[in-house]
Parts: sequence; structure tokens; C-alpha cells
Amino acid sequence: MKSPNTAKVIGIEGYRFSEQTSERLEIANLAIKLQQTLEIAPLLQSFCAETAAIIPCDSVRFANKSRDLFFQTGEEQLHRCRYRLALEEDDLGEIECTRQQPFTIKETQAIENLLSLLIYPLRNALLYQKAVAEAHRDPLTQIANRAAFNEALNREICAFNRHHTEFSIMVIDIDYFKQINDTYGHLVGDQVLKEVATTIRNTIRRSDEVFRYGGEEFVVILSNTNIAGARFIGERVRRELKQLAFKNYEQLQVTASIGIAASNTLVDADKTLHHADKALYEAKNTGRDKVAVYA
Ligand SMILES: Nc1nc2c(ncn2[C@@H]2O[C@H](COP(=O)(O)OP(=O)(O)OP(=O)(O)O)[C@@H](O)[C@H]2O)c(=O)[nH]1
Repeated sequence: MKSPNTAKVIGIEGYRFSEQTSERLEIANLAIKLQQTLEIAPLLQSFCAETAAIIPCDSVRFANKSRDLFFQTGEEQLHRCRYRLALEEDDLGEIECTRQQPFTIKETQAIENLLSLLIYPLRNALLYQKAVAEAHRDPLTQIANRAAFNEALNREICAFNRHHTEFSIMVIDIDYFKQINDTYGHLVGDQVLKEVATTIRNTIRRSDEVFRYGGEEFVVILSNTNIAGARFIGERVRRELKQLAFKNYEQLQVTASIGIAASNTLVDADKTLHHADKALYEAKNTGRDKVAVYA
């Protein structure tokens, strides 16, 4: 097994390593804590809190802009020391400690010792986070997939059961999609799916998420939305999809049928998806290019 010192030398730019540290015990504890999680938030929380406890700091901040990660403990002050963390080609982010008094060389060396403990656990956590995100994303449309939907729906049902937070579900199914594939080919079919996903995402609220549920079927969970609000949004989605135009395929027109249901205090919230599906069948069976509401 590699000693942590190897990681220090590879991992930190502009880094000068000192074998001397007066906080060996805290450092050993921190090393153990950092090995215990693959979740980014608890990992960085432990690191920021322990660093501030070992080396008197007013704030410790971590940022990784490309991954949209940001953590901070305490309030920023004038004097700061900042490190960019990198492992081989991988940019892991930046750590900055601040306080009212300047840092001594001994203290910056101690911070560097702590950072060397963070490098590998942080890289592992970032890899894990990427793998989890990919497992929840549809590779074609880049929107969330069915696994992500199941988790989001469970969260919504729990919130409804606990606090009666109303929600609606909208199931959107492209009409005659098989014909689109047969007439224009699968690559154009794939392009249609991507455009439909983007259009739905751009039409709903930013706080609502669209999922690719299956082949040409999409689902949206509308939090805090009653049936009237959901119908309004459903109509808007239907109209926007109908207006989609495809370069080089002027004849290609896309329409979708939409089924909507709202959670109901008198009925098990688990049934909301099933009800939206029933409404979708009604929209399909009564002409398509329609919004139908489960009543
Ligand atoms: N291009 C492409 N086609 C897909 C994908 N996933 C599913 N499909 C196709 O989607 C089509 C769905 O066809 P059907 O279930 O018959 O539905 P439909 O033709 O849309 O008819 P209605 O829903 O009744 O209006 C099938 O031909 C599938 O092969 C995909 O990722 N890309």
C-alpha cells in the first residue's frame, strides 16, 4: 500500500512537504474520517471542519467550478492561502483557508499535510459521483432516466404523505413515432427524441424535471402543482412540440399526446402515475395531439 506521502508529492501544485507536524493525532483521525465516505458533501464538510479545528482558520472553502461544487465553513477574512488540487490530469478543485492574521510557514505546511490526505478520497468521491450521475442519465437525450424518475417519484410521494404537498404527473408520448422512424430512419428518430426532450425541459419550470421514461415516452413531475396548473403546462408543452421544425425535413411534424393526474388526499399517491397513464390512453384513443386529465 502506498504511504500518504506519495499522494502529497503527486497531488498538490506549489506544494512543499514537511514531515514535521505537531497534530499527528488529529491528522490520523482526519485520515480515517476521509476514508469513510464516497459522498462529496460529508467528505468536504469533514475536511473543512477538521482543518479549521487543527489550524486556526476563520473559513475553509472548497470549489470545483466545472462540477458545480462549492462548500464553505466560517466567514472569509483578509489573509488567505489557496491550493489547486490536481491528480495526474484531473483537476479536483481549489481549497482556500482564510483568517484575520497571516499564516505562518509552519501553518501552511500543516495545511498541505492535511490536503495530502484529502486528494485520493476526493478523487474517488468525484469518480463515484460521476458514475452515479451517469447511471441516472439517459445517454441519448442527456436528461434523467427511469431510475432517476423512480427515486424522484418516491421522494414526492413521501413529501405528499407527510405534508400533503400536492403534485401532478404529466406523461408525454410522441404520436406515431414508429412511422417517423420508418419514414425518416432511426437517426432522425433519435434527433426527434433529443429535440422533444429539450423542448419539454425548456417549457416547464426550472424546478420541475423531465425524465425519459421509455422509448418515446417522457414524464414530468410537477411539484406543488394542482390539476389546473398541470393542465395549463401540459397544453403549453403540446403546443411547443407541435411547432418543432427539423432542418432538411420540412414535412416532418411531431405531435404528442399527454396524460395528466394530480395527487389526491383521498387516493393513494402511489396511484398518480397509473392515473396519468390512463389519461394518456384516453388522449391517444380520442385523436392524439391532446392533453387529457384523469378525473
Ligand atoms: N429512433 C429511436 N426509436 C426508438 C427509440 N426507442 C424506441 N423507439 C421506437 O419508438 C417506436 C414506438 O412505437 P409504438 O410504441 O408503436 O408507438 P407509436 O408509433 O408512437 O404510436 P402511438 O404511441 O400509438 O402514437 C418503436 O418503433 C421503437 O422502435 C430510440 O431510442 N430511438
